[in-house]
Amino acid sequence: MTSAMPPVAAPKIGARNVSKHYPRADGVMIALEDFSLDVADGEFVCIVGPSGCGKSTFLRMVAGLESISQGAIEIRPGADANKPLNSVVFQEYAIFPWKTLADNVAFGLQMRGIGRKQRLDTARFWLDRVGLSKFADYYPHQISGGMKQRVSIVRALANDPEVLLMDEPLGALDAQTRVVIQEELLRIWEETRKTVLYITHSLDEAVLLGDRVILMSAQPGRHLATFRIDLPRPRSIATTNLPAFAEYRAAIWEKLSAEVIRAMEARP
Ligand SMILES: Nc1ncnc2c1ncn2[C@@H]1O[C@H](COP(=O)(O)OP(=O)(O)OP(=O)(O)O)[C@@H](O)[C@H]1O
Repeated sequence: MTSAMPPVAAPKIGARNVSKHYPRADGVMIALEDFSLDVADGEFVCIVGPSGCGKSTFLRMVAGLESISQGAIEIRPGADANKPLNSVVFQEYAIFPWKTLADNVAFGLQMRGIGRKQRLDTARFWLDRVGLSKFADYYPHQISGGMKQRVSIVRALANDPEVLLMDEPLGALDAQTRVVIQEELLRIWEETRKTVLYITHSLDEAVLLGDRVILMSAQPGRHLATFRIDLPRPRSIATTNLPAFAEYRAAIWEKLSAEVIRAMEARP
């Protein structure tokens, strides 16, 4: 474990001394304070922290969906200027109910002016990666929550963004579906080596997926600790049986639980 984060050479995501202030009737609420994070190209970084510590706020700022009060965040562009800098997957399935699954997955490509045949081929490729090619012509109301979230994930990947930003993407799913999609994510990440920033409440998920786990403090969110997860890859659900997995989880929980208790005690 390290408490200071060593700089990453030429980071794909670079966040420097970022703060976020929200106006309140009685003054200003500091959601995030002086938070810095470098994510290397091809790295999978998970962020965990007590509820309300500013994880989603930070991810939304990286995505450009939220203004930055202080500091700066940069996503380094790649060689192909046509590629989007980021795609975001939220907990809520953000798919269009009036479009088929294939058209949902192809939507970002359509927005970029890619021809129908090419975008539908790409959509079918990605639906196949998550076992949904049979359902390409279905509409979202005809499929389960787990299938909808798979569609959201592959829709983001079909855009081939420079970085993939995921905010508790499996949080609404039942435990078994969650495990299945975790394994799919691991497999897809092995193949694509995308740069991923991933927010989760689940320590198991963070340790299973991440190259690094960043622990944030209770509000105002600050960097509390970084855990480098040196578990062998490729990983699968069997990785959770390794003694080292339990050791990582226990070490993170020891720090996180102290922070959760501190946050609870600070509330009125
Ligand atoms: N648009 C907003 N206006 C005012 N306050 C906000 C806004 N968005 C978030 N906040 C506040 O900022 C703080 C951080 O919220 P955020 O959703 O980023 O936390 P989080 O760590 O993602 O929480 P959780 O784990 O519960 O999802 C919270 O106190 C929240 O109430």
